[in-house]
Amino acid sequence: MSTPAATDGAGGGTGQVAARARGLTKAYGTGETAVRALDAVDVDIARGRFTAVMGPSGSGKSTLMHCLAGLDSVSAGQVWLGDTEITGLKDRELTRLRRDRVGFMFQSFNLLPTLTAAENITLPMDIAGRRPDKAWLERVIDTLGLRDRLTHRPAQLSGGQQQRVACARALASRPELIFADEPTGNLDSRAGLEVLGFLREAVDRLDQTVVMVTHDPSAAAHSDLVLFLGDGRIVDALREPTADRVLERMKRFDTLVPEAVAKPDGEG
Ligand SMILES: Nc1ncnc2c1ncn2[C@@H]1O[C@H](COP(=O)(O)OP(=O)(O)OP(=O)(O)O)[C@@H](O)[C@H]1O
Repeated sequence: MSTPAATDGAGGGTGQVAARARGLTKAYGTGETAVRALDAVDVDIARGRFTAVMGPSGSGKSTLMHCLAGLDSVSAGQVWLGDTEITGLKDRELTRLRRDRVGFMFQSFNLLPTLTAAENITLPMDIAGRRPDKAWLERVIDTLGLRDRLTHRPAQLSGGQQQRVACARALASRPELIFADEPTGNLDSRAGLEVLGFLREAVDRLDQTVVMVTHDPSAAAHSDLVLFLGDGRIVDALREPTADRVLERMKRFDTLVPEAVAKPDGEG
């Protein structure tokens, strides 16, 4: 299924595409043990929107994110970040592109314990030898409510605050696209809600583009569009999601599994 970008519906997106894939296929291994993690996926990620990716375990969510972010090579098909085709780029070009144009947030915050919050936020830019845009950085810090935590080290911050620092770090270079892999996975529900609220604000107030992989229907409900993956394909999309509608859609995957198991000869 080809998914139109979330260019209509709620919010004020520009209608442009931040990332795009055509015929994106990723296989692991060869012969009988080969796994087709992604099977000819066509997808458009709308700029200035919050897109969630859901699906059963093993459906290809992380693989899709890694291929779109240039963290993993593809077996076939093409991927673009903005107007740049990233499939076919050399490793060094890809590293630079990721560094300059993509932000990442992971379940584990990956903050350096010896650095302050402020130092952690600007670390990727410091490594790249880039000067942060000061006005932008101030805005990110205020939007995320980190102003009075800047001199604290990670151990002096709560889990939610640490994830907010990780969020600010992803936003600091004003990337074209932010990929978040289960960003609330290690947080209690209140801190998780807070981080989702900040990602939402990053899209609404700072005009950022976010793609988030999640297992949690109420987390997905903060997005503008949920893409559902099943067996390496995009099998459905839900605009302006609510947790209930996402949950309903996810339940249909559960009912499909016993059916497949009930057909040992592999038909259907
Ligand atoms: N490095 C690898 N080598 C072999 N198979 C892999 C590798 N990475 C992923 N796979 C397989 O590809 C398929 C998709 O994996 P992926 O991690 O993208 O799924 P996912 O939807 O993110 O799963 P989960 O929700 O459990 O994290 C799975 O069948 C997985 O076993």
